Order: sequence, then structure tokens, then C-alpha cells
Amino acid sequence: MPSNLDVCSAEYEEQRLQALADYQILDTPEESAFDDIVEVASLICEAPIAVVTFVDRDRQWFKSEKGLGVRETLLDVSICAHAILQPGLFIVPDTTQDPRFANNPLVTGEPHLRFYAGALLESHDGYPLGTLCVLDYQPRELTERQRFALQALANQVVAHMELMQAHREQAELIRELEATRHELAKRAATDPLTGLLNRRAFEQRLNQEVALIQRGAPPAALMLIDLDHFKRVNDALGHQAGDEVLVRFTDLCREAFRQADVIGRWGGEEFVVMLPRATVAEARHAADRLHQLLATTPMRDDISSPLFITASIGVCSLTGSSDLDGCLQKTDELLYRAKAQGRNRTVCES
Ligand SMILES: Nc1nc2c(ncn2[C@@H]2O[C@H](COP(=O)(O)OP(=O)(O)OP(=O)(O)O)[C@@H](O)[C@H]2O)c(=O)[nH]1
Repeated sequence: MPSNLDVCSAEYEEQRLQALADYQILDTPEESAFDDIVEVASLICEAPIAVVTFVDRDRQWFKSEKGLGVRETLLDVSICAHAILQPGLFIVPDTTQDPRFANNPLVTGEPHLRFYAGALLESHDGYPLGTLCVLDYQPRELTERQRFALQALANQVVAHMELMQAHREQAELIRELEATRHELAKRAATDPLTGLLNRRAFEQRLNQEVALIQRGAPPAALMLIDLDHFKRVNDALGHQAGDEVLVRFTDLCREAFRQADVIGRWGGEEFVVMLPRATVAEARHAADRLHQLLATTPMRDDISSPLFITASIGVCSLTGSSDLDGCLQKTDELLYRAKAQGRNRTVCES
């Protein structure tokens, strides 16, 4: 609400300009809703000129105008700037007889304005923003009915602006909700330690891939990776250091696999990779790259006692006829065969 400030004070003017800015109407394109109101105001008041105008910092800007042919004028020639200083209607029956306007260049020169009637456009919290006004080239008056109609139309201008503002706020709210929903969905699908897909999200992705393969996409390869003797890492260095190793291992996976490959954390120190459009032989190559990286990359920055880890890997083909549970179980069996054969190796489906 407008404070008790003097309406002529600079502080009040700043608040008024802010209220106007909040409507985000200045410099927007012409709109038929406003043009219609201007047309009706001109018709009812039998005036050749009608305008929806807003009083900005140093100009008056016309949202809609009939009969003027310009979108803005400077404030020092503005009659509306006077009109917004008082409530309700502001009427100048003959500009040449009013000392405030007799020397106005729009009165003394083109377009020789002689009559002005403006109805205040007031913000919902009481700030004067501009007017709906009608003008004529000769001195005259408005009838009681015309006065009533002009003010009623001005109220409709503000009502429409309020509606536009409510729409904008609603759209903003929907955008925020959508962003929150997106963020929540992302979190629900992500393993918090490694940032990889969690098991549930990975299974969803796997189901999608099987559906694609059943519709004709090339088969994929499925890989389960289990870190070897990871318990020893935890026992020797602590759980926190174990977590750091898991993160480091994730980075190496991202390096070893293609961008299109989908990596997930299956649980604990077990990881899963789906390689779309890949044969078992190609998956073995990728697994070898990972073994190689693990053999050459210490898992901790402690140079005096570098820590290297190994992993055991099982690889299976994912075809259109694959039963997903059966395929996962087979890959798990191959992984444990790799463990049984001495770890640090990959065993593929033959
Ligand atoms: N730091 C850390 N450790 C984990 C996490 N999840 C599982 N582990 C540990 O991983 C270890 C897995 O141990 P085991 O199942 O005995 O397997 P392993 O020691 O890797 O031995 P093999 O699999 O037989 O080679 C356990 O000590 C778990 O506590 C985790 O999120 N963070």
C-alpha cells in the first residue's frame, strides 16, 4: 500500500514507478484487449482520440492509442502526468483556457488538442499508473453517462493487467514446480556417493533398452563388476577412505567406457554397465581397458604407499529374446566364476 509519503516526494515516485514496473507492461506489443477498450472509449465519448497511457520516469508510454499515431511522448508535454495526481476523472474542457496547458506545444501546435478527459489507472495497491483518456480538437464536456463509462473502462484496463500479472505468476510457479520435480526425480535415480544411476534407475534403463532391442535395435552387452577384496580396503584404511576409493573407481569407469554406455551402482562395491549396440567381444575390450586403468592408477594420493585395486567382471549379451532376470543371473554367475578363477579378470558368456 502507498505509505504516508507526500505524493510529490522522490521516494513516493520511486514506489509508484516500481508498482508500474511490476505489471511488466511498458514497451510490450499492442494487444487487442487494450485496443478494443480504446476503441469503445472513443465511440462512447465521441472523441477522435483515445489512449491507454502509462506515466513512466521521463515519458508517457501508450499501450494502445487511437488517433495519435505515436507510442510515447515526453513527460513535460503530458496532460496525463497531471491527471494521475488526483483520484477519479481529470477533465480539461478547454486547454487554451487552462494556464497549466495553454502553452503546451500539443495545444499551441499540432495536433492542437483542446479537450482532455482522463480516468485514472490505479494499481491494486493504490499507486496511480496512468490513464485511459479521450481527447478532442475542440473544447467540450462529457455527459454523466460518458464519464461513468470512461471510468468503468479504465477499471477494466486495470482488471486486465491484474489478470496478465496473475497468469505470469502462475506460469512462474509452474516452472518452479517443474524444476523441483525434475530435481527430485534426478535425486531419486542417483546414487548419492558416486553420482551414478542407482539400481532402481538402472533397471528402468535396462528395461527400456530391452524394449528397443525387441523393436529392432542391435543387441547390447551387460556387465557386472565387483571390486576384489574390498573389505580389506575398508579394514585397513577405514570406511571413509573406502568411499573415496569407490568414487575414484567410478571416475575410472567413466574413462574406460563410452559416453553412450550406462553405468550404475548395483550395490555396495558392485557396479553394472550396459553397453548399447555392443557385442560381448567389444564389451571385453572395454573391460580390459578398465583392468588396465586399475593396474596403473593408484586409488589414493598417498605416494609413499600407493593403493591399487582390481575387479572381477562378468559379461553377457542382451538380446531381444533375453529374459532380463535370467540375463542378470547369468552375468552374476560369470562374475563369480571370475572370482573363483583368481579375481582380477573378465569372464564372458561363450
Ligand atoms: N566404504 C564403503 N564400503 C562399502 C560400501 N558398500 C559396501 N562396502 C564394503 O565392501 C565390502 C565387501 O566385502 P565382501 O562382500 O566380503 O567382498 P570383498 O571383500 O570385496 O571380497 P570379494 O568380493 O570376494 O573379492 C564390505 O566390507 C562392505 O562393508 C560403501 O558404500 N562404502
